[in-house]
Amino acid sequence: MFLDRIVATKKIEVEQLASTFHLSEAERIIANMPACLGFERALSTSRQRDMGLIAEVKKASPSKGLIRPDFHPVDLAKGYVAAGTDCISVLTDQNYFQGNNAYLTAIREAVNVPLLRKDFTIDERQIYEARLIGADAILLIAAILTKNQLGSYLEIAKSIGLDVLVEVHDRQELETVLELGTATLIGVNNRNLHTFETNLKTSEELIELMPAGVTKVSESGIAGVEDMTYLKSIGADAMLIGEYFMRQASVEQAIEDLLGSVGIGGPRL
Ligand SMILES: O=P(O)(O)OC[C@@H](O)[C@@H](O)c1c[nH]c2ccccc12
Repeated sequence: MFLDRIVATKKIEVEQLASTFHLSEAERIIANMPACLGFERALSTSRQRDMGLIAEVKKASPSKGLIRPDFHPVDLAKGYVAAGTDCISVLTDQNYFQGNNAYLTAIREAVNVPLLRKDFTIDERQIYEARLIGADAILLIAAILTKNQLGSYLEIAKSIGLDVLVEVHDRQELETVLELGTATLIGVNNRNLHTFETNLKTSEELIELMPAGVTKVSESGIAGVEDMTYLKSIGADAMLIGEYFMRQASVEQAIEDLLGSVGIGGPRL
């Protein structure tokens, strides 16, 4: 499975990170940093729309290869914000997604919406790193973490002001996450990790099992107004879209079209 390969590579990266990382120094710097922007809050209560949007800055992926050859992360982020996205997700994994920590930091300096650091977190040092490079939230993928890791990483993230999007792919992962009782923002990845295919029914199946009070996000394979309308009908609070925007000449126009479509652009019910 491709996740195993990514995790193997990530372990090597984390060893490198470990050789330069000092917890006390990280904590000292973080203590002097401005507070994070509320990622989860931007997707729920303070919003004006009835469907939250996380727009992703994504150059390439293992399943699709190069998605956007003419890739200018800061321009893309500015376009997303101008068109009214609530939050931005930035891929920082280099090996498989051609992302970079520097993209996130540059975007942080250019825009004022909450940023998700999209990477494969398998070690607590990466959580501090995310905060240091300018993230407001991190992703924790249930498929690659034990229940104990999930619990303790959630706690660490919160202790340094980061929100956490916990990603699940199936019922079992969701049950584990719900048992922890501390995840308030949960994303369903519609991509099957074995076949790479996306199926929005995965969101339908899992969102139904989430209690009230959880902010429910649908991720991957969302490609237009019809998909968004369907996700709204099954109770999703927000959606995470990458490839669909990356393939449009103007991401700004694409978001405007999506958010301005009938019944979505209006006030939250
Ligand atoms: O490009 P898409 O199909 O719109 O998907 C975006 C996002 O959901 C996807 O990039 C993603 C979801 N979970 C991940 C975990 C790691 C890397 C990437 C992802």
